[in-house]
Amino acid sequence: MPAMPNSGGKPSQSDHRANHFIAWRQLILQQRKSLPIASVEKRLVEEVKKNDTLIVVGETGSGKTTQLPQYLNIAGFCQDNKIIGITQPRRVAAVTVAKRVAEECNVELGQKVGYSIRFDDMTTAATRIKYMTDGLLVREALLDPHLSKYSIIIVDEAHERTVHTDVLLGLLKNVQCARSKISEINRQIGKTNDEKNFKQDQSQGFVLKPCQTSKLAPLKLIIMSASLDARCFSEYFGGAKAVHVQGRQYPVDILYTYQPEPDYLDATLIAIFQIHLEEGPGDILAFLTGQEEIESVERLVQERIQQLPQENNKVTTIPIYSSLPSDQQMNAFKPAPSGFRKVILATNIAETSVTIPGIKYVIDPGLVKARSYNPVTGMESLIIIPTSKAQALQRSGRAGREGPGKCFRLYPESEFVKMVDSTVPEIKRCNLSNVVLQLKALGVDDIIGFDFMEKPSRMAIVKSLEQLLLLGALTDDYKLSNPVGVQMARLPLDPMYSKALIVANEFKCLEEMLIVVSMLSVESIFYCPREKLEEARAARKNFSSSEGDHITLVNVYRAAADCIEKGKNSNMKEKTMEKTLNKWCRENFINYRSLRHARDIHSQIQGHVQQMGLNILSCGEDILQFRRCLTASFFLNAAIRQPDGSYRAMASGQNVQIHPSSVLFRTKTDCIIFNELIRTNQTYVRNLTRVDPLWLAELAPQYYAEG
Ligand SMILES: Nc1ncnc2c1ncn2[C@@H]1O[C@H](COP(=O)(O)OP(=O)(O)OP(=O)(O)O)[C@@H](O)[C@H]1O
Repeated sequence: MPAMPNSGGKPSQSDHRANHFIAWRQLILQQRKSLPIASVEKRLVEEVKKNDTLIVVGETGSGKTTQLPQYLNIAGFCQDNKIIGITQPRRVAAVTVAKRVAEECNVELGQKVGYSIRFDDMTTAATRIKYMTDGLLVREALLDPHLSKYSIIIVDEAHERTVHTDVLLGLLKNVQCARSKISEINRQIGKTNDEKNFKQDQSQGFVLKPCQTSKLAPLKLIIMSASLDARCFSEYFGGAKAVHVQGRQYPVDILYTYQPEPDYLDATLIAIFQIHLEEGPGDILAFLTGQEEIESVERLVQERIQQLPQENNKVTTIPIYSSLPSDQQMNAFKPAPSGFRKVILATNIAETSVTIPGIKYVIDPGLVKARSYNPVTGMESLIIIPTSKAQALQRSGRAGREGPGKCFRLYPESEFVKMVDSTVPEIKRCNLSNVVLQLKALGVDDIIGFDFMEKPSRMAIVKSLEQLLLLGALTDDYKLSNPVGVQMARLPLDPMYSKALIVANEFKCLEEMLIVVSMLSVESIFYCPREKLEEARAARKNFSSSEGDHITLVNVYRAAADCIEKGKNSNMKEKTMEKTLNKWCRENFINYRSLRHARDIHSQIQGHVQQMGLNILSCGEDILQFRRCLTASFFLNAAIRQPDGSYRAMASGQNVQIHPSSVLFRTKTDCIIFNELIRTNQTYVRNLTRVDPLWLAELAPQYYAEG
């Protein structure tokens, strides 16, 4: 507790601080009380008490995510050291909401209120309200199948229907059912014991001890969103009750364009400057589809700001996308420097749950990059598609959280009317290998019979089972193999990458594969501005390997590591070293943010493989050995050159071209292994290495020998 103001005399500095603190606490209290959800606190708590599963629908910003867990905590749902868990589809939401709630509760983050996301756990034994990603809770279920620490699980933003949300919903349904049965059995045993004790008590006269009944209470589930089709969730949960929280905190004006915009990037740019020059104060949040787009718009905004007169050029741009390191993502949540307008360029990472302080204007071009999967070819790719109505609603909901806001939709209203209500669940449009592997590790053997809210196609499930079988993660009778399958399930990576690390251990080139997997896990390591194309190409030549992109990536990573090593040897401070690395990246046309992220991922996966007892050895100059290892790992992604110069992907039979960004573009090589498929007007492959076609049958006989 801060010191109270002293009586009489001039107020001291600590008095000022105390007054400031008290005013700030009062403000937070007032804000909380004014949220629409506050008026239905009692009713919500009663409904949770009465129902095992509850669906809560309420406008964006009405207070669901931040308030409901606090109400339930006060109502006693954390007794016996139980935890209220709230899942979010995205890491950034889990972190920022936990910070806010800790602030509201006036506790240190990680104590009563905490968060847990992959590779970052901010909880302690004292944590009672825990925000986390849905994927993390699925992983927790591997270790604690009954999720016994939790009294309530709230699945927030369920409308997003990410793969993890859908797997989690099925899993939670099973856990809820199992816990209800256990608690019923415990209750029965308890009753019998009570009767026995009572009889003994009467006959022998000793004191009745309270018997320990139902330690594992039934699990309460709450499914929550602003834009849920409550009916379908209710049906899935056996007619669960739905509660609607009415009202929103501040109005948001929605504005549409008269005509469709032919170039949405240009339209976004125009909208940013129009708002900046014509609207009142307030920060801007613009939604784009990916890192490359964000970076190019960021450059253009910065260029145009330079051309504005001095009184108008106080604009700062901040990018936020999922592969940006967490500390850099948090920059979006910091206030702009005094007198500056903040322009945040975001992917749909900032679409749900988050409150970004200062945002008054939202620009929504109405597009999103989404996964798309073709179960016939087994190929997954990313495509840009129109958002759903639910997404448009969420985006506009990012304004109007601290005051009235405006949302500029860069499409006509007639387009909005045509949008689908909600996005096709991701589980229906992605490769399911990871889902299947996780479910197998959770002991779910019958994947086709698993109670998904919406079943993925049988073909997609069968294809994933086949793929896992070929990767050696499953035995011939489709059980998780040991140790390979078990190890693969433990690694937080795509199964093909997990397997590559295990294979590389055998080929004694795990050091190189660890680098490759980390570099492939981030978007665009190379940075190629249009106006400096030649310079960028020349710089890339310093790292290029004639064998392909994988070794080129290893060369980049090692050159950056050398630069850091030199800094360390000359006793550079952390900050100076980062600056030096940033400069090195600029000189070499390497994307600094991506490289930093790759280095983070590298150190995290390194920890995992060390724990698994794998040996991080290097193949040194023996590049042939490494190429053979790539073949043994990514044999499902092999392509053979055709007489017309194109390539035929072996697994899918698809015709593909080498992407112009590859070091092997325009070279003639008989056979390649690739890691990425890109669909634009053509189908391209990216991140490839040349291999000997004879290695396929030798190193992947399970797939190629008989053909
Ligand atoms: N970090 C923050 N800083 C300032 N205000 C915040 C912050 N987080 C939340 N708030 C305030 O609390 C309100 C409720 O936020 P909350 O996330 O609980 O709403 P919600 O109903 O879950 O919204 P959504 O459906 O958009 O996730 C916000 O509108 C905002 O006024």
